[in-house]
Amino acid sequence: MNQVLVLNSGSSSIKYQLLDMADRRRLAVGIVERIGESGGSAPDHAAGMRTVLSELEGELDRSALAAVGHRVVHGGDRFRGPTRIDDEVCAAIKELIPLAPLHNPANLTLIEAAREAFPDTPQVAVFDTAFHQTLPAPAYTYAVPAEWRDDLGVRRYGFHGTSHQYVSRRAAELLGRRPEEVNMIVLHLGNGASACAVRGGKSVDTSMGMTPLEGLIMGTRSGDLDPAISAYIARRTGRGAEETDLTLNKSSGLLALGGSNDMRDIVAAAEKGDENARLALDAYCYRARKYIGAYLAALGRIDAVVFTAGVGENSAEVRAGVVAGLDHLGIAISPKRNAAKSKEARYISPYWAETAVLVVPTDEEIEIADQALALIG
Ligand SMILES: Nc1ncnc2c1ncn2[C@@H]1O[C@H](COP(=O)(O)OP(=O)(O)O)[C@@H](O)[C@H]1O
Ligand SMILES: CC(=O)OP(=O)(O)O
Ligand SMILES: [Mg+2]
Repeated sequence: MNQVLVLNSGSSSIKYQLLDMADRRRLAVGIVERIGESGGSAPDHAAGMRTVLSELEGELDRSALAAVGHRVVHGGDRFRGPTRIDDEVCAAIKELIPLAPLHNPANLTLIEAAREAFPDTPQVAVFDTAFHQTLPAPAYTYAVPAEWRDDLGVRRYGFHGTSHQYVSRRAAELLGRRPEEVNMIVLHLGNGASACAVRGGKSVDTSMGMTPLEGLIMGTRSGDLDPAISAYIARRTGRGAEETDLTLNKSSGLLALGGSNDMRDIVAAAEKGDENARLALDAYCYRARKYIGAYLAALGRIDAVVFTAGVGENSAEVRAGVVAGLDHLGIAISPKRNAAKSKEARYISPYWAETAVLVVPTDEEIEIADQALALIG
């Protein structure tokens, strides 16, 4: 019994991995994409899950399956760690749907399908929000009326916690230090993107807020903006709150500024002289740099700045753009180290820099599998 199936469902995709935890080997890896879109391979997440199960046919040995680990995006302030799933936990995840309408319904559909497919296997939820439950009140509090905070759950929760947790631990290893000894700023730059201030292995601030919309510029999400903009757009155009929310989540960010949500397209176009793409790239890097400044102030002292996820791991241009001009703070990169292609965790700062700048590939799936196994013992 040493296999774990990890299901990581986004709003329009299901990523899965079957892992043999005895030797930490991937037995199967796959993705069902563009769920619900025309031309996509599955009309909804339930159908997507049937595709996953049929793809796993042959690889999956039910008698060896110790657990199914689920990524669940929103755990509110109720879930502080990995949690064995039962009817009550499902009900709680359902209650949190208003806080994560694009993510939690998909997570629940997968949980239900997996409970049905593997009724005798423990199912474990690993929440994006859990790692950020250590945020102190001044960091998670929005300055809004008590009724919003007390009755409606309005506060900063933070996301990508599983990635920030895994990456910050790996970064400490690379530094040759114990996690309790180091302060760092982790930049998870994927399709969604967030920054996290980590003090002694614990999250003390993060850029995503009540929902995954706040903070950095992302593929299709605006990140930070003046909260008055929604009402202004409503007054000027008659568009309702739902439509504006969808626009800010799905049609903003790099896509709105530079014409593509894929950073590879943006960098290529910017290098060819496309001014919109140049602005998208510069605004993206500038926003991330501002968060480095803010979290440096929050942490007081940092040992490392760490880049991870699709953009952070692969784009030397973005990494260089983000830390540009921070030499006076002891944060700099070596152009040669930054340009080197590698899939390994590595230093990209020059030998003389006071602060390490690292690239650490994230692995949310192995972290979910480890946490699931640790929980069920
Ligand atoms: N070589 C690269 N240069 C720039 N961006 C890249 C590169 N490779 C991948 N990416 C970016 O990584 C993003 C996906 O990151 P990932 O962490 O896999 O996202 P998610 O888990 O949210 O789907 C893509 O949108 C793409 O823009
Ligand atoms: C929570 C979140 O933003 O996740 P993703 O980056 O996978 O969209
Ligand atoms: Mg991701």
